[in-house]
Amino acid sequence: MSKIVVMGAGSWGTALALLLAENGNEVVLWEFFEERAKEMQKTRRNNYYLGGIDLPDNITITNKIENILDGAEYLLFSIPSQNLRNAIQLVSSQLTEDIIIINTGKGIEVSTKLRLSEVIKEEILGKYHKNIVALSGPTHAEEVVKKLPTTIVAAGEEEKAQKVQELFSNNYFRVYYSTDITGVELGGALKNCIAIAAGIVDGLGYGDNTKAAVITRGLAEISRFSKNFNAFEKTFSGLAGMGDLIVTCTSQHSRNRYVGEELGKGKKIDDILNGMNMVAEGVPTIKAVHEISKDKNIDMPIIESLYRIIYENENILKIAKVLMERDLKEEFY
Ligand SMILES: NC(=O)C1=CN([C@@H]2O[C@H](COP(=O)(O)OP(=O)(O)OC[C@H]3O[C@@H](n4cnc5c(N)ncnc54)[C@H](O)[C@@H]3O)[C@@H](O)[C@H]2O)C=CC1
Ligand SMILES: O=C(CO)COP(=O)(O)O
Repeated sequence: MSKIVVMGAGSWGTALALLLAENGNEVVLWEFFEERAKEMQKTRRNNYYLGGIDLPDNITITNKIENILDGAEYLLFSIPSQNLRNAIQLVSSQLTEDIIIINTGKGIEVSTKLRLSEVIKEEILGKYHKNIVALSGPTHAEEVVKKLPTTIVAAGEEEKAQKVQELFSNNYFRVYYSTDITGVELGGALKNCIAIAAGIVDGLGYGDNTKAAVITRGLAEISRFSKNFNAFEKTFSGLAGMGDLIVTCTSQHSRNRYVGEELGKGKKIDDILNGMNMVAEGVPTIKAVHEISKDKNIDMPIIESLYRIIYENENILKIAKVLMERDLKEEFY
């Protein structure tokens, strides 16, 4: 039995806390918003995100940070990418070299263009950075809490990634490990952007051919982008690449696909985001990836199109036409 501190009691943090508690661990679930933490303490449920599920006794809910890491073996972050730095700053002074840091968020920090393990590394001043493991794959919280068979990949230094693999695995949650933290993080971050494009296809009422085109050419863009950062090519045919891309582009649960669908139906981005109580990571990540691809001269036509729709308010049908009428080229280049 290990003590695990989970920071972020959104849908994903809560689902993972439930899973870790079921695996026999002592879990401390930290919520940023005091009122929500109080509500969860009172009802022993997370009615804000995952109503109807009782939190077992081996999950302690808190909003307090003092001494939170005392006796902890693992510190897990499940925080929206643009807020992650803030969360790390709250606990970084309590970290010790024997605590494994697990990040489950998916995105790129816009202000620095850093991957999330790089944000963590920066905040802990490079100390213990070998302890950082990224946990990513096709895993909607809504299905994990129903214990539907799910797979995921833990990526980091081999020994640490294997410890995380052991910690989470059970008969409905199967964890693979990888040493390609860069590829796993980029796969998780970029698939959210492509899922917005897939949602636009749904919102416009286009067909299955179009959806398959977006997924496949989206994967080509993700691989092309990631090659510039020395990610392993094979990672993108795996769970954190193709696996997560498929689930996010097709799932009724996906927040990113939903944003795209509403855009395709003609809604304005600000109205869509204001009407949601959950984070759509693809929106800020499109900005970061667009800027990086311009800097590094990487051809990213889908990302470019999304950027123009979301950040420059360009007409979707006009952009779709431009995408289809580009110069013809070889499939793999
Ligand atoms: N929801 C899901 O099914 C999955 C989500 N993810 C990823 O996990 C991350 C979290 O996702 P959700 O749980 O859906 O997010 P969420 O929008 O529900 O927020 C999670 C938590 O972040 C914390 N938070 C919010 N603002 C903060 C701030 N300014 N400073 C510190 N903490 C703050 C709060 O505790 C909040 O409950 C995202 O990066 C998402 O892409 C990954 C896999 C599945
Ligand atoms: O990362 C996820 C599933 O693996 C969640 O995707 P959404 O944020 O689009 O719901």
